[in-house]
Amino acid sequence: HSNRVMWFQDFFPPNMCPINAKDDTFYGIMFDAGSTGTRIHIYTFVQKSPENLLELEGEIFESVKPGLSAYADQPEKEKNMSLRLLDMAIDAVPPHLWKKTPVVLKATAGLRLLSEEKAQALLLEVREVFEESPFLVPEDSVSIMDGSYEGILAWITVNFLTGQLSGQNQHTVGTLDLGGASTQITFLPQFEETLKEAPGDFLTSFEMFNSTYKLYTHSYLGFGLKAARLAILGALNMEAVDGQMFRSSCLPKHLEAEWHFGGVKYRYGGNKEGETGFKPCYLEVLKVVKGKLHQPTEIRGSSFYAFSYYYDRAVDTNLIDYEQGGILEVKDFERKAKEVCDNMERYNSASPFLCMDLTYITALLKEGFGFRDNTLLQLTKKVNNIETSWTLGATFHLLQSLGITY
Ligand SMILES: Nc1ccn([C@@H]2O[C@H](COP(=O)(O)OP(=O)(O)O)[C@@H](O)[C@H]2O)c(=O)n1
Ligand SMILES: [Ca+2]
Repeated sequence: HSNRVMWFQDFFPPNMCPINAKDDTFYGIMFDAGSTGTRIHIYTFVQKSPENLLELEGEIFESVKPGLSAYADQPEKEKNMSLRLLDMAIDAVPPHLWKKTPVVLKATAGLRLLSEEKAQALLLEVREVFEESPFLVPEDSVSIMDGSYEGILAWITVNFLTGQLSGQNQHTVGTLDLGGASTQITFLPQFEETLKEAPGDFLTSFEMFNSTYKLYTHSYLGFGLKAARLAILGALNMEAVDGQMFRSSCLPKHLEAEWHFGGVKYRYGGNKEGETGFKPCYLEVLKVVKGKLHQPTEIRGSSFYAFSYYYDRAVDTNLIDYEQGGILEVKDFERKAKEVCDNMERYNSASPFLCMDLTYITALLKEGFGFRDNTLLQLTKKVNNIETSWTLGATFHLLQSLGITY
């Protein structure tokens, strides 16, 4: 209990502090089972009346690694992890509200890539933990989320947090999410042409806060940063990798190492004999990206919010500050990719994949989505201290569907 008081008082002046809880305060617990980690988000909301937009008072956030899919062959071990995270919610939510507080887990691309049987076994373990908790467990509380929702809900989160979903002048911003196993692009089309040229399943109508938004969104499975590494190495979707060595010009020449992803062990290394550096690497990466993604013309000149691995790699290479984030142009990623790839020995210590990752991000933005060199990217991890994640949008949607909010 004392922890919770401290946490809130860090963010709110005492007279606003939700500890002096009013009747209109409520909570929502959302788990994000991503391909590289599992996270819990405990949100506190206030809604003064049906006419008012829901107010978000705060978020408690914690994450653990590795992701759920790493337990594919030992689902019972997963239990400890969900229990540990759920304990945080027990501490954070006042006991008299436990029964009214919904808890939900949504898994993303890591589980989409597993076999149905393994994925369901993992989800079952989590469901058991939830059922034994004192919280409200809605029907279908543990599931794999559809990729189109992942993009839409992240878009809702960012535009809610930046104040674009309330009031008259809504200037919404598009969002780019680069996960471990999949990547999402979402925006509100301004041009009729975009609606006409988009593949049918890239357009989704979505109702939230009494407005209907017709969004362009798509989740590309296998185009997350880590899945892309495997694709570039030629190791994606290989059933048996039996100690095979995968080499790339995007890796340090003399490197030989092992890497675990999605419960599989891969051996990889540099082009001992052949070329290394940005040019050969870019050509390798292009094979994975070119012609594989839909390019909506209207986004070429616009600006986007970008987070997850876009953010992490920009931080790793000092393009932005970890706390502040920042605004970059697409060409900043290219400049950095060249710098890292053509001086690989120097950057080796950070991550052997840094050159490959930056080159992939560059190619994904330019050749994949078709952005211009000078397209602006607003790199953001938090807005007003709240994580820019699909989880907030998902919690709004959940509360709405349970009739807890309007
Ligand atoms: N709340 C969160 C969740 C993930 N992430 C980032 O998202 C990336 C990993 O994506 P993920 O594990 O969710 O993978 P997917 O299942 O989305 O493909 C890493 O760069 C994380 O740092 C984040 O920045 N904030
Ligand atoms: Ca994610």
